Amino acid sequence: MKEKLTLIKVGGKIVEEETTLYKLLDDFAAIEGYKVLVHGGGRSATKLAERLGIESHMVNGRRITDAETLKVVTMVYGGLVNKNIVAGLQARGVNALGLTGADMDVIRSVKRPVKDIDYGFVGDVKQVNAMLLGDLIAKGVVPVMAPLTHDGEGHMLNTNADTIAGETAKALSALFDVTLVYCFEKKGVLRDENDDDSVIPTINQVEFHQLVADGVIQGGMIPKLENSFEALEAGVSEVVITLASAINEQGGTRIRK
Ligand SMILES: Nc1ncnc2c1ncn2[C@@H]1O[C@H](COP(=O)(O)OP(=O)(O)O)[C@@H](O)[C@H]1O
Ligand SMILES: CC(=O)N[C@@H](CCC(=O)OP(=O)(O)O)C(=O)O
Repeated sequence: MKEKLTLIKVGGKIVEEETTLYKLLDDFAAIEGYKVLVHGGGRSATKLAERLGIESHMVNGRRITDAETLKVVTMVYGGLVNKNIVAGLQARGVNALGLTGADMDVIRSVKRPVKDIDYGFVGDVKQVNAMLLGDLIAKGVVPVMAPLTHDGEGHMLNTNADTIAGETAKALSALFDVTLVYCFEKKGVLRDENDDDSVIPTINQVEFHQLVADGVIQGGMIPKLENSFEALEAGVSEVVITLASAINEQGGTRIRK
């Protein structure tokens, strides 16, 4: 039997506020057994870019990443956000190791081909080095992964954090019994985005397509759910979308095949 591993993905709204981030780190530190943290930071990158006079453009939940934007996201995700989280976890007795995809070649990607849209320096994940992560995890190291990958030819690439979480969960499912938890500022997938008590307890693929057609699920929630179904199909045991302050509780939305 494979051992359990919990992979938590935390989004930009939680990581940019000290109070919500620290609560998340407390809860993450309390998770028993093997674990991995994947963080976003989109909002922090947008704010710094603005201060530097660089406009941000998002298409289908993905950032159009030109050369200047790539510098900003590398500094923000690989630097400030990642290292603050690592230090915060070390202070809580968790032996965290901050990684971008370039570190130990942990996630290789290919620059997204230009079709209708040129996303610039955005990477589509080609390979996650599960063996390497598995060895670190078995030694008691807790990987903290930033949403950055590399192409193996010296270039960093920006990669959506939900995708990093989904792809890493998929790769680790060869070695562990993986639960993937997407946590953010709402109680789960909501029937009415303005009503926090309208959590949809479970969603399968048929229901998902209907909810998108009905306009209930929109924007950044669409790629989150697409990544969830892909992860389940690839052997991840469980996927949950829930409130960041409730990762150790039973609520939220459970995704079914
Ligand atoms: N039905 C829904 N329930 C909850 N959130 C939804 C729903 N439809 C769209 N959303 C939006 O999806 C967002 C989460 O996606 P995203 O911004 O990509 O999050 P993160 O930064 O955590 O990756 C929420 O902030 C919310 O505005
Ligand atoms: C290519 C792409 O879109 N990358 C994302 C990576 C950060 C991210 O996903 O952060 P959240 O989880 O906070 O949204 C971006 O730059 O916004």
